[in-house]
Amino acid sequence: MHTTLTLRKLKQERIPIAMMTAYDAPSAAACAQAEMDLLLVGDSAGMVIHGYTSTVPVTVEDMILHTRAVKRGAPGVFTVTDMPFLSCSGSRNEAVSAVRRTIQDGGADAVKIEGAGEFVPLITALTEGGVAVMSHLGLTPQSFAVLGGYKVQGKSEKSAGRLIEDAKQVEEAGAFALVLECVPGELAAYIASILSIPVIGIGAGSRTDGQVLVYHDALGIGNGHVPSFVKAFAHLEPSIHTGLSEYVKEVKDRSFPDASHTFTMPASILEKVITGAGI
Ligand SMILES: Nc1nc(=O)c2c([nH]1)NC[C@@H]1CN(c3ccc(C(=O)N[C@@H](CCC(=O)O)C(=O)O)cc3)CN21
Ligand SMILES: CC(C)C(=O)C(=O)O
Ligand SMILES: [Mg+2]
Repeated sequence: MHTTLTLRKLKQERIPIAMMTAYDAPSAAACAQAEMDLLLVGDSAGMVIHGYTSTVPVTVEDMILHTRAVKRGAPGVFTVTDMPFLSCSGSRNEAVSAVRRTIQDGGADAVKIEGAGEFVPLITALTEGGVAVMSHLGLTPQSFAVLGGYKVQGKSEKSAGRLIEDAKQVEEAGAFALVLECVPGELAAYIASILSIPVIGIGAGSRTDGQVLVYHDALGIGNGHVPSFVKAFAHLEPSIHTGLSEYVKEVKDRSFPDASHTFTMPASILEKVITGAGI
């Protein structure tokens, strides 16, 4: 299993880090088999699994349940769990309690926190307390209402400058890695070049220290709107539709189950049961 140190070593050796979201045991096990470096129990689960239209309704309890399933499926893969909407914005005690539950009850190896600013002192405190914290900057989906949509971030001089300063601050605060979402490739490459910690991109071009994608997006399992930065490395949706339609058809025409999927009993016993001889 990776550690914050071996991940940093991958950056130094210019070996790209492969990260994928996982929300359940079988998908986590499949990622482990593919030698995924890192798993992310993303709050995107709210949209991909639970059918919400944003990540805002997701709770710490939801994240704990998903994290437990993921760790059972892939106990040997370093797993980062998202701290959901507002779970780290109240008092320091509330934030630490939410992080503690995610790690102790969920079994997460690290947590991911969206944003810099007010979260910078929290990242410092958590790191000093022994928690590995991954930061998430650029498009931070929990701030959908403030950002006005899932838009590319850091395109103007002002917002690019702020992003660079935020990235330096979270590294200084002790974050062991940074996710940069939906930022111009040139800017992400620059930020990766000035930080010592690994920068994992999503919609941030090819010159970051690693990539992360949502499991269902990467495997072509449809979930409505798919961001334009997504590449589907398999196309499972058509297979799912074909399989489910075939099941319905075979149930309706009674071709399923056939003899090979049916248990039998000795005719002599059946005879006794039906005639009531055994009662
Ligand atoms: N299935 C899925 N994949 C994701 O990557 C993902 C989620 N869900 N849910 C949580 C967030 C939301 N994300 C999103 C959603 C939409 C765009 C999107 O459509 N962006 C536009 C940018 C348009 C612009 O500013 O020019 C795009 O064209 O990609 C980006 C990230 C990323 N996360
Ligand atoms: C898209 C990644 C970075 C994420 O935060 C999530 O899946 O929730
Ligand atoms: Mg997330």
